[in-house]
Amino acid sequence: MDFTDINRRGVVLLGCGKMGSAMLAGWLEGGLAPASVTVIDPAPSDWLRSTGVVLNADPPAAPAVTLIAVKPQMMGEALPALRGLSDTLFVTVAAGTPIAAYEAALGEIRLVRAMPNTPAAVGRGITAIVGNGAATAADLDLAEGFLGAVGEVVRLDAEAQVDAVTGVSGSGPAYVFHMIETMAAAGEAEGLSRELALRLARATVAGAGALAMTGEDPARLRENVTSPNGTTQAGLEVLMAELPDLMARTVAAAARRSRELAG
Ligand SMILES: NC(=O)C1=CN([C@@H]2O[C@H](COP(=O)(O)OP(=O)(O)OC[C@H]3O[C@@H](n4cnc5c(N)ncnc54)[C@H](OP(=O)(O)O)[C@@H]3O)[C@@H](O)[C@H]2O)C=CC1
Ligand SMILES: O=C(O)[C@@H]1CCC=N1
Repeated sequence: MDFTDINRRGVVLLGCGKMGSAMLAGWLEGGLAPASVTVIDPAPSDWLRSTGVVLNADPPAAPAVTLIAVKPQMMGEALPALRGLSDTLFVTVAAGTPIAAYEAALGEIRLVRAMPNTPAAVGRGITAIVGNGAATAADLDLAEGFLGAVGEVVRLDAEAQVDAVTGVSGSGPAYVFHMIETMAAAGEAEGLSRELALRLARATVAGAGALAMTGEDPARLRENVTSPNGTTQAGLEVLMAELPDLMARTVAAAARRSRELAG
């Protein structure tokens, strides 16, 4: 991503907690100039203070991108701070909050609704995007380039898909982290030290993830581990009796909550 124009016009970031920080870390690493970023957040973290971004000052009138990363529950209180901005592309990462809510609060805006995830902090996120009626092809290209600086970007056909995306990839890192936690606990229960079990679980998930990213069918990759009547088969017989239904209910619950947050 070439940040030249963005660095010249500036970026405004409304809310810089876990997700905002994850993305900002990736952008700063990729060449976004700290002095071009104005962050509006009531309690900036020590990390944020250390970056050199501009904190809680009046934002530039026409920043290239205005990123909204507050909780959906705070949206009504937070959005008025952006009312003075013009000629900016709004990008929101909030779960639930529909495009119509931003249009109602901010008027005629160009908006991209995005659903990222926290691996953006290490440049390995995936973000799904969809534009509002006023967003142009150039706006979507800008959003894709900007968000693509911290991982992959996929474009959605319709806003209605965001709830399912949130259930799979927005919330998904937490499912995987919980799998690491539970694999490590199981290893400990089998007699390993906590440190060794965690090291094994972490590296196994990271290595399997890297292998999955080769594009090989995950079912084939699973079969490659599974010797007939071997250890993996014994383990999978337990896991596969439970996981498909459990994962379906997990993703459905997250997607349902996303729809609820829309109000
Ligand atoms: N965390 C994740 O993995 C993902 C989160 N998201 C979305 O990102 C958004 C932020 O989530 P997350 O980063 O986890 O939440 P956080 O609570 O960590 O971050 C929100 C930030 O906004 C600040 N804030 C609160 N009120 C205001 C206000 N009026 N004006 C400006 N800033 C304000 C909060 O400050 P304070 O803490 O002091 O209240 C906090 O620093 C949410 O909408 C969420 O749905 C999307 C994808 C993934
Ligand atoms: O838990 C949440 O609501 C946010 C949205 C996706 C990930 N975290």
